[in-house]
Amino acid sequence: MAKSRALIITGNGTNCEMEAAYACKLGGFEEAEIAHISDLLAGEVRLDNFHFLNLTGGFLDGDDLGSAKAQANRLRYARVEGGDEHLFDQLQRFIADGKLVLGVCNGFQLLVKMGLLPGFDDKQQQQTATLTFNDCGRFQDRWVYLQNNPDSPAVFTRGIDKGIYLPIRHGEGKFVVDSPATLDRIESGNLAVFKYSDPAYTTPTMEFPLNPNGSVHAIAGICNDTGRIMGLMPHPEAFVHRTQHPRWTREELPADGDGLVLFRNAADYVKKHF
Ligand SMILES: NC(=O)CC[C@H](N)C(=O)O
Repeated sequence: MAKSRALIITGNGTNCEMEAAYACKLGGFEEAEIAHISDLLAGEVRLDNFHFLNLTGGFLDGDDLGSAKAQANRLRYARVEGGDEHLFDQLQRFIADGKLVLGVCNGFQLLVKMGLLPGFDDKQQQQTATLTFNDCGRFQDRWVYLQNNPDSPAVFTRGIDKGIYLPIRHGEGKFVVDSPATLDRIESGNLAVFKYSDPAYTTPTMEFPLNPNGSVHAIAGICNDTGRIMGLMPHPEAFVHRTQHPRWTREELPADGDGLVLFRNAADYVKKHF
């Protein structure tokens, strides 16, 4: 088997690449490389050499034009130097090869604005949803309870029982869709992987601050219908160890943080399939 290799894209305002790379290693990837977007556009780093693409959180292009919008256009339309290929061609090949993509926060916004999420029939390319300003009108920096959908096809969430607890930090986290039909397809395909919920993970909620942004159907994260592309607003890479929990000195907690399972599942999947 080839070495399991994760790629974390940085540049233009991302700020979670080191944590994401650390989470990939801790989850079991043999290599986790942080590469600048310019190196991909220069053709010096190629997606083909990796199995797991991480699009991390941050403030791409300063959130100008709406979070991640400029980078979405860059990734869709920019040509890789020294050839005929667009970066998006590489990305589509990466997806067609059965590899994994995880977008966290700004990375989730990027996947949605590129039209890769929600992804139906494995080939969705038109943007059918967005992540817009939180209903409360303010940046939210808090921890949230996420109810897991056990019937979702997401490869990242296998083995999660009722839900997980993760931090969020965003101003544009409200998930909205273009039509009731899109929402129907998300719900009927069990693509809404995580929903903001009560602390017991029993009921999705629209109530602030449990639902920090007013997302439709309390959606916090979705996947495509193969389960290999997933995006979520909360940060799994920011809770991989118990000492990252806000009450770790006062509560009995397991050694692993709730977010680690996503990276572990990704590493297991890659080791099994490549
Ligand atoms: N933490 C993040 O990735 C933030 C995403 C985006 N800049 C927002 O504020 O919504």
